[in-house]
Amino acid sequence: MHIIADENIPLVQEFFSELGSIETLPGREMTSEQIKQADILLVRSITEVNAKLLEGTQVRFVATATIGCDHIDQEYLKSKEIGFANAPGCNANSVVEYVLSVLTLLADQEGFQLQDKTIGIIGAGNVGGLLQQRLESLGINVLVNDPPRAEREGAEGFVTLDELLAQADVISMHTPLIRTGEHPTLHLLNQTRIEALKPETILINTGRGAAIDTAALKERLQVKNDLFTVLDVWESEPNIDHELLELVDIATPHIAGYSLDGKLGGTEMVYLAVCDYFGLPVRKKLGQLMPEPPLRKLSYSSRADQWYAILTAVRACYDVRNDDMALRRAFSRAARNGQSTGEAFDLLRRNYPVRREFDTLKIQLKTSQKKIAAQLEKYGFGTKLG
Ligand SMILES: NC(=O)C1=CN([C@@H]2O[C@H](COP(=O)(O)OP(=O)(O)OC[C@H]3O[C@@H](n4cnc5c(N)ncnc54)[C@H](O)[C@@H]3O)[C@@H](O)[C@H]2O)C=CC1
Ligand SMILES: O=C(O)C(=O)[C@H](O)COP(=O)(O)O
Repeated sequence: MHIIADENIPLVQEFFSELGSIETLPGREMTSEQIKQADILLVRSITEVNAKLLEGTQVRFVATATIGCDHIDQEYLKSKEIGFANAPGCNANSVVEYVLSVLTLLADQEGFQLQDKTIGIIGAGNVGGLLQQRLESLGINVLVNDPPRAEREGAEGFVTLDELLAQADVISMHTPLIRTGEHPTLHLLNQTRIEALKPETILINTGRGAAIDTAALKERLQVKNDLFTVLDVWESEPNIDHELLELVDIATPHIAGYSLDGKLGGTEMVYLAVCDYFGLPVRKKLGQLMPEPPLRKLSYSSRADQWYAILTAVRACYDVRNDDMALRRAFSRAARNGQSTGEAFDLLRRNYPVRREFDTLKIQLKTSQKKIAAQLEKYGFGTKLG
C-alpha cells in the first residue's frame, strides 16, 4: 500500500513502514495530483479533505491524527465508501494542562485564589470533561454547558449557555466547530453574548476559533478592553487577525494540544484505526517506539508552601507565556521583514518545541510534605516522598 502523511505527524515511519511505502507532504499544500496514488491518507487539521482533494484518487482510508474533524467532509467519504478515523481524546490532557497553566500563572499574576472563582466550561467532552474533573478535584466551582449531553443525560449538572456566561468568572471553550444542526457552535459567542460578558471575565478558547465572533470580540476589546482573553484558536488560521492579536492577553498558535505525548497518542490511534480497517495485525506500540521520558526531578525545601510548589512545577513543565512571546515575536519579525504572518504561524507549529505532560515530572518531596504532594498529584504531576 502507498501511504501519504502530513509531515507534522510524528513517528509515521516507525508506525507505518511495515504497511507500505510512505510519502510525507506539507499538510496545507496537499493536492489531488500529489495524493493520486495513495491508498491511505493521514492528515492533521490543516488539510481540507473533500471531493476537491479526493476525486480521481485511489484513496481508500483517511485518518486525521487530531480530535477535531471539521476539516473532513465525512458525508463525502461515506458516499464514496472511503474509511475514516480521527483520534478522539489523544491530546485532551495536553489541552487541559494548557488551561491549567493559564489559570495558575494568571492567579499568581493577579493575586487571586482559583478556589474563589467560578469556572464555566462550554463543551464537556474529552477535553472539557477532563478539565471539569481536574478543576473539581482542586476544589474549584465549575459550571458546565453542553446541550447535546444535557439532552442525552438529563439537565442535572448542566446550565444553559446564558446562565454560564452570567455566572462564570472564567469561561473555557471546548466545543468542536459545528456549522449546522440543533446546536451549532459557529459564532456561539456572538455579538450579543460578547457584549453581555461581565467586566473582568477571563475568556479562554482552545476549541475552534470560529466559535467566537472575532469582529465582535475585537470591538468589545477596543471599546471597553475589560476582559482577560486567551486565544489558542483563531478564525481564519493561519492568517489570524493581527489587531485582535494585539488586543488579547495571551495569544498562542493553536498549540494547546501540542504536547509530545498528545501528538504521539494521535499517531498511535490512527495506526490502530488503519490496522483495524484493513484487518492487519497490530505490531507497533507507542511504548516500544518512544522510551519512557527521563524523570525530571524538582525538590523543595521544607519551607516551600503548597502554592509555591504548584507554581514552580507548572512553570517547570509548561509556561504558556513562552508560546505567547514566541507568537508575538514571530509576527512582529514577519511584519518588519514584509513576510507572511500566516507562514510565521505555521512555522511556529511545525517547529514546536518538545512539551512533555505533567505526569512526566516526578517531584521529590519530604515525607512531611504529604499535603503538597497530594495537591500536586491533583494537577497531574508525579511525586515521590522520602
Ligand atoms: N487547541 C487545540 O490544540 C485543540 C483543540 N481541540 C478542539 O476541542 C474540541 C473538543 O475536543 P473534545 O473534547 O475531544 O471533543 P468531544 O467531541 O469529546 O467533546 C465536544 C463536546 O462539545 C459538546 N458540544 C457540541 N455542541 C455544543 C454546543 N453547541 N454547546 C456546548 N457544547 C457542545 C459535545 O456534546 C461534546 O460533549 C475539538 O473538536 C477540537 O476542535 C481539541 C484538541 C486540541
Ligand atoms: O486535535 C485537534 O483538534 C487540534 O486542534 C490539534 O491541536 C490540531 O493540530 P494540527 O492538526 O493543526 O497540527
